[in-house]
Amino acid sequence: MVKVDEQQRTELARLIREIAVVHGRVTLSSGKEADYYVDLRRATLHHQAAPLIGSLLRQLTDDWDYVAVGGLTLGADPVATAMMHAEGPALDSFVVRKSTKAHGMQRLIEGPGVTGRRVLAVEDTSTTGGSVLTAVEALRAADAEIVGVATVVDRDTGAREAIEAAGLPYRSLLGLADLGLA
Ligand SMILES: O=P(O)(O)OC[C@H]1O[C@H](OP(=O)(O)OP(=O)(O)O)[C@H](O)[C@@H]1O
Ligand SMILES: O=C(O)c1cc(=O)[nH]c(=O)[nH]1
Repeated sequence: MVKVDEQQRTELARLIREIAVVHGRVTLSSGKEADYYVDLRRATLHHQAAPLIGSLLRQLTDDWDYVAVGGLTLGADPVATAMMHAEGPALDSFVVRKSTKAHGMQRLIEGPGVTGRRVLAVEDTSTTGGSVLTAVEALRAADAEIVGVATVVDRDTGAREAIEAAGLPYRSLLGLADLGLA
């Protein structure tokens, strides 16, 4: 079982509760409705929370061997950048676009390149897992070797099952109980 620094994890949970948990009726990316939203961008783009996210996700995936990290834009982007800048072995990042760029290099996956490389797919919040699985599909089409999926907050609404059904291991840093939402 991989261990992360509990003091850092507790501090991140406290910050996310304070700055990113929003109560109220909301429509989610999947079209489903919910009574709360974890607006993770408020944390992944926060000066104190972002370095914690980078460090903790590296710790959470310490036993996985990968050289690049990224996921579907926009939620995954600051997560991957935080990991790239966190202490540890050299790590590239990449961005999977929602559609191929129509001009320039016309790429779907931006960055130094993922073909034939071991990569980690990340996400800020996982609800159905649909977004990160879109990234997984693009990475597989590009012949990247995906070692697993990691997310900051898991809402416990089927993402794990969907990702594992796609043949990938899945880990999350924080769950609903950590955020006072269980
Ligand atoms: O597990 P899922 O059901 O896919 O839901 C989670 C996704 O929803 C949010 O992104 P959103 O679709 O709102 O788009 P954005 O990243 O462009 O803000 C979030 O950043 C995740 O990517
Ligand atoms: O499912 C989503 O769209 C979603 C849920 C959530 O809590 N946070 C988020 O950014 N997206």
